[in-house]
Amino acid sequence: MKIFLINGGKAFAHSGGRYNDTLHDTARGTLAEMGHELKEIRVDDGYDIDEEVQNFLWADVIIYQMPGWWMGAPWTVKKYIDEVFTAGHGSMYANDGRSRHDPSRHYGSGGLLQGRRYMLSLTWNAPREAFDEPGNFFEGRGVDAVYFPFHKSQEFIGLEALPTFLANDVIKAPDIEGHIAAYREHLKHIF
Ligand SMILES: Cc1cc2nc3c(=O)[nH]c(=O)nc-3n(C[C@H](O)[C@H](O)[C@H](O)COP(=O)(O)OP(=O)(O)OC[C@H]3O[C@@H](n4cnc5c(N)ncnc54)[C@H](O)[C@@H]3O)c2cc1C
Repeated sequence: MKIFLINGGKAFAHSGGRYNDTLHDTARGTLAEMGHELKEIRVDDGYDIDEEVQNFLWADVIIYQMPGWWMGAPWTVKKYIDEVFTAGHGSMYANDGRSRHDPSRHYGSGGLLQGRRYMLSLTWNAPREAFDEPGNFFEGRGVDAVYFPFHKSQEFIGLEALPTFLANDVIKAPDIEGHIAAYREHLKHIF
């Protein structure tokens, strides 16, 4: 399988970017061992927008590794998506999906990457129960509800979600060895 690894780690304020670099390396190592063909990019190191469009067209699966910043993706990853997806008009998506002649064609159905998939691997300081426990911060809605607009941006270009990997408590109680082991299991289970 052709897998494109996007590392959205960045050193900023109290984030060092190292947890994300380490999980990105874990994905590279694990998936290479399994015989997958890989391409990768570290967003914060810079990129060529047209090459990134080609990477999306090349891949069967895209993996986003990124920290939770203010309840979602870091601005660097949002900027990357704004730039790359916009340049992908005509190759990654045709249009917004609607048709004057066919009212059954809904908004968001114009993606051209059908049959391909993506996965989120996320690091958060928030503990697991903040996402999953009713009455806690995210009202029991779970991590994928927190990333609803992000998921929709991927669906817009035709991609289908794979199960999300979430590393919690990465500042207050970092357990990098435990998260590496859990992420390897997650990847082996999915791929
Ligand atoms: C602007 C901003 C907004 C934020 N918003 C939120 C938010 O809304 N919700 C939330 O929960 N969190 C939030 N955070 C926290 C953020 O999610 C974490 O800082 C981030 O996930 C940590 O990832 P990192 O790669 O930067 O880790 P790092 O800062 O590099 O590492 C975290 C800890 O793990 C240790 N570590 C990392 N890698 C290794 C390794 N290989 N071996 C041994 N130890 C290691 C580091 O020494 C450090 O103690 C925010 C942070 C910022 C900067």
